[in-house]
Amino acid sequence: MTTTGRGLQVRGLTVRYGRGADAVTPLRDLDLDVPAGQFLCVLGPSGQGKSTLLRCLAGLLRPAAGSVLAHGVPVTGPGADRGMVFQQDAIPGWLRVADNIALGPRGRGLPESEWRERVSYFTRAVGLDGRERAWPRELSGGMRRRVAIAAVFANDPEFLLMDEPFGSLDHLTRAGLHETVLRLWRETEKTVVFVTHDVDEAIALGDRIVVVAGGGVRADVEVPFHRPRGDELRMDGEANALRSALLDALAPGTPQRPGTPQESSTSQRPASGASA
Ligand SMILES: Nc1ncnc2c1ncn2[C@@H]1O[C@H](COP(=O)(O)OP(=O)(O)OP(=O)(O)O)[C@@H](O)[C@H]1O
Repeated sequence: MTTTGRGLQVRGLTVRYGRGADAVTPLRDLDLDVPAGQFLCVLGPSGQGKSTLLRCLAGLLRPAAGSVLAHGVPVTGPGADRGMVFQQDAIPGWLRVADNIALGPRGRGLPESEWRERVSYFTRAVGLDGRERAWPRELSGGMRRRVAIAAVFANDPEFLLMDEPFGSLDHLTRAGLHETVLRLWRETEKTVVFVTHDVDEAIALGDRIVVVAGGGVRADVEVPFHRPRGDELRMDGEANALRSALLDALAPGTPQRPGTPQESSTSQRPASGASA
């Protein structure tokens, strides 16, 4: 894939929190290209700057040095072209499901017929039809995540920035949400940056996985498996090798790139098929 102006470009990104002896610099001179349409997973140990990177992409945080370009335009603050889904249940509890999903498109001034159509489409797409008038408190944690997913897609951003959105959910609920997000991503052709600390979640979802640690990109690999990537991937030799290499890259003290866990693969193969 080419990166000429499309997608996200991060150049020399340095972020510092605090001053003097208390200063923390989670990101130092980080470079990253995310081609348009890619599903990128950002993996990393706790406290190594994954959320910090995402906040810079969202324009919520001003770096000490470096830049972020979105489709070639410098990011200087939040924008409608970038939608975020946070770790926490961030949907407004005082709005019913449909009003939550309508919030973005209505706020952008879309004609009523259009935003209503969007609400109806994305409510169905995440499996919440029939629950349009429910309050968030009446929903399960997984359903509230579905509202957040529908709301961000309904707002039609170019880039979806997701910060461990399914971290608190059980395996089956998570798998269902993975399927939903991947389907919507395919339909809408968005660019996704998905932060997780879970290697299996990254392998299940990503076209590509970068490991962020030690201030920069410690590893950068393409995931060579066709979707859907079901539980059978857990038994797959190539997937296990990728999993081990990523776990090694997550371990403290692993050197920065070069030395990616595995050569990038350009051809995809079925998740469940044995290697020829
Ligand atoms: N607002 C802040 N003020 C001061 N330090 C911060 C702030 N936000 C993050 N940090 C520090 O920056 C470092 C990176 O934090 P960040 O949240 O980006 O890590 P992370 O990889 O997303 O972690 P986790 O997986 O635990 O969510 C940590 O040392 C954290 O304590």
